[in-house]
Amino acid sequence: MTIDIRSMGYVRVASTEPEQWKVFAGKVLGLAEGRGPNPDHQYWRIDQVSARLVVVPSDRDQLEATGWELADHQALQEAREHLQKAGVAFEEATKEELDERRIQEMIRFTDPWENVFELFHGITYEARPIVTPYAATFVTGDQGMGHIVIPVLDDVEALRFYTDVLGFRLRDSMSMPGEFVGKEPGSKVWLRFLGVNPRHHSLAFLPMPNPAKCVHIMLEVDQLDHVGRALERVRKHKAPLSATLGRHMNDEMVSFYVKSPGGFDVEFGTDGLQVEDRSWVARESTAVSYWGHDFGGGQQ
Ligand SMILES: Cc1ccc(O)c(O)c1CC[C@@H]1C(=O)CC[C@]2(C)C(=O)CC[C@@H]12
Ligand SMILES: [Fe+2]
Repeated sequence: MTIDIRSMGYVRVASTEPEQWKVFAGKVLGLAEGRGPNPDHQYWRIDQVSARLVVVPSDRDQLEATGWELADHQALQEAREHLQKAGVAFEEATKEELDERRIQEMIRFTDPWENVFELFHGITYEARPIVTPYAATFVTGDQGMGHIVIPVLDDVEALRFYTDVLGFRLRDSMSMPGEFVGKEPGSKVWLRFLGVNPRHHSLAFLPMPNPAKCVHIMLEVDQLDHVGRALERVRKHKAPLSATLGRHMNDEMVSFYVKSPGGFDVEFGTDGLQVEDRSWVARESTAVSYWGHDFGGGQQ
């Protein structure tokens, strides 16, 4: 038995620059403004769910938490029992935390590198259809909000923790030279791409410290034209492009990366691969991308 996470549900970001986030989320990414209980927080929608990205004013810029959706109370109860057996300490959400997130039940724990995981069920969804500012449709549903890449310090222990303890399935791997992350020359470190639903990966990790506690989050739209339009808005608002347009090998997604006011990147893509656990076999990709995704010299 393990934990039955169904998808990435929400992302919460602590920000010293909420006004910059307003422009970035609304005008650059084209997310829809939602409403929520705290007038100081920004609640951003990409689908029926009341809030997928929440920006919380703070004295630091850091990923606050990622919310992972479970089916119901029974599934969350089994998760509690599983975490207990695995020796992972967790806490119960307070009434205020549940109201803020508009969810029915939630527990919180950290992985061994202080990444905050919230497991929840019962999120609210809106009657009013979503209308995004630039008419993009985001790909969510059973694939969840998108994916996130988080920093870890030990790629071996991270793979064990996320698969054995949290129930993620390994979908792809990619090695990098250890020098890249300050390890001895000739050594290898692993990036692992893990999934819980048809989305090729919902969680990936990079074995390198990161002050934002997030390497990037990825949002997917249903048409290449919406990626192209978003790229034009990146230029218009002079948001820093972190990587040029490209197509990844492992999930075949066509995307670009833009730096958010939080210091981490947002990957904005389309045409991501969907997989089935019953037929999928984990692989090792030999490059980041088939073409594009210039993380260094991409001139703006
Ligand atoms: C390799 C890859 C496959 C699918 C993805 O969705 C995806 O984001 C990546 C790239 C992961 C990663 C990154 O985001 C930060 C910069 C990284 C570490 C590199 O320099 C190579 C791989 C990159
Ligand atoms: Fe990504």
